[in-house]
Amino acid sequence: MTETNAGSPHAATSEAESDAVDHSSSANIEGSPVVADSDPLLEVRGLEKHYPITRGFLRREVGRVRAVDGIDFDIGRGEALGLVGESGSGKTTAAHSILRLEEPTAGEIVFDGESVTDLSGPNLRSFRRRAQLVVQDPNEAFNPRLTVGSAVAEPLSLHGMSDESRRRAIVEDVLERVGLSGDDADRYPHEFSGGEKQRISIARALVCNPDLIVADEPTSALDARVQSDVLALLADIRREHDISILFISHDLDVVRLFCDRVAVMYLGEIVEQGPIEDVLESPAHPYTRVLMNSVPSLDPSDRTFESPLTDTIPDPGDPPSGCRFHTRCPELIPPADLAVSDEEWQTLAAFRFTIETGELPSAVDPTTVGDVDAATVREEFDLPTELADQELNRRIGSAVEAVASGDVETAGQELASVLPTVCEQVVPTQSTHRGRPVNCHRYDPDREAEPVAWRGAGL
Ligand SMILES: Nc1ncnc2c1ncn2[C@@H]1O[C@H](COP(=O)(O)OP(=O)(O)OP(=O)(O)O)[C@@H](O)[C@H]1O
Repeated sequence: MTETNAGSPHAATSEAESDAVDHSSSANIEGSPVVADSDPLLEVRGLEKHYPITRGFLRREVGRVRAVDGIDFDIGRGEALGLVGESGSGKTTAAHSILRLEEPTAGEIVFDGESVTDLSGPNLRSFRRRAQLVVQDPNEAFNPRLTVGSAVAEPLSLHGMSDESRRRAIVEDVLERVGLSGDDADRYPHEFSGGEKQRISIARALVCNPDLIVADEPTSALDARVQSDVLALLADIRREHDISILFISHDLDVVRLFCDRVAVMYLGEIVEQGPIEDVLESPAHPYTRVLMNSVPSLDPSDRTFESPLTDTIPDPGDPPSGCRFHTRCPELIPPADLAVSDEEWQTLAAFRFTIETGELPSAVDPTTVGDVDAATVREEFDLPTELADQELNRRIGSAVEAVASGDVETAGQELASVLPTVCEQVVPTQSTHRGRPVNCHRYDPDREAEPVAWRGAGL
């Protein structure tokens, strides 16, 4: 990357221009980013974004996709916060709602001490200048008919800079700062590789001297070598200009390299957040451990975490009751009076929630294989042949028979009544684990549930 614009040629002439071009004003070239928890740049409180599900000619609302369902977090000045979660957890919707690219359903967004929730007109434009988005696929970010220079200059024009030669000087400067050449301004997007196009996206975000960049999976469309170049560029820019970054990713490994803190999202909610090293060293929420399990390189002490009970992610239009992760949670809390081992409980719970998804493994799906017998069902789900509790044994047996006969609904009802869990009945309130907020019944002092999988793992 080239040197920064210390001594940049930009000298503002109007208020709008001053806002747009004073690239050196917040630079912190030597220092590392300062996290100012007491005076965050961005505060997000109770943010919700629901999409109506409509039916019929009159488009009557019959439900809502709860894409973001009441999330809270702060980003300090110069801080990078990672927002992680599987596909569909609501990360992009959260980002767009924060930037007011989509109207939030509820909640408050405070930026640099001012609420932006109700901003409009020039005030909204000013906020958008200070908070920029870099999207995942740089191919989608550019009009193929516009030169790179015009694309990068667009935000300057939008924010009131009319002097063409000044715009050109700024564009050339910012292109050099992202490792390209000033002459690249005259070329077209298709002349650049994916990594270069992402640099141009970053240049366009930088041109208005933002305080916050929301980077939505900025490297996941790029090949591995280019990914690390683009990450290094973002890290340099952040350090040199003390820019805060909301870094969205499904990849905890990338977040570890880049972020100070992380918030973990599942089905529209944040289940855990904290300093990145603490969360990775001692992940509190079972969902965080499941995510870590999918990234072997993240586990410095070779701990192995468990897999989810099922891979089926529930529909955010009909999220599970209680804790939303309960249908997949390998740490599901058993009823106090159930006389089974930890291992038996997990197997039974996996059986129950796989049946509830309605997606039977093909080996026991009568529509695929015809006749199925009870032994095949037990084998497929690794079910114990004999449980100590006779009544439990009988009822599991009848659920197995129901599955074998293709009556998944009856099997599901039987399993739900014999294998209840507090996790499906009660929404967990926020607890604290090692000073970090976490939403899981395991940490509720009233329940005194012992963690299972990570027991003895020193977490
Ligand atoms: N305009 C929309 N109308 C209805 N549902 C939507 C809309 N946009 C997103 N959703 C739904 O909201 C949920 C969250 O989507 P979102 O794209 O925010 O998740 P994500 O975590 O960013 O996923 P990905 O990593 O795949 O981008 C998904 O179930 C998605 O289908």
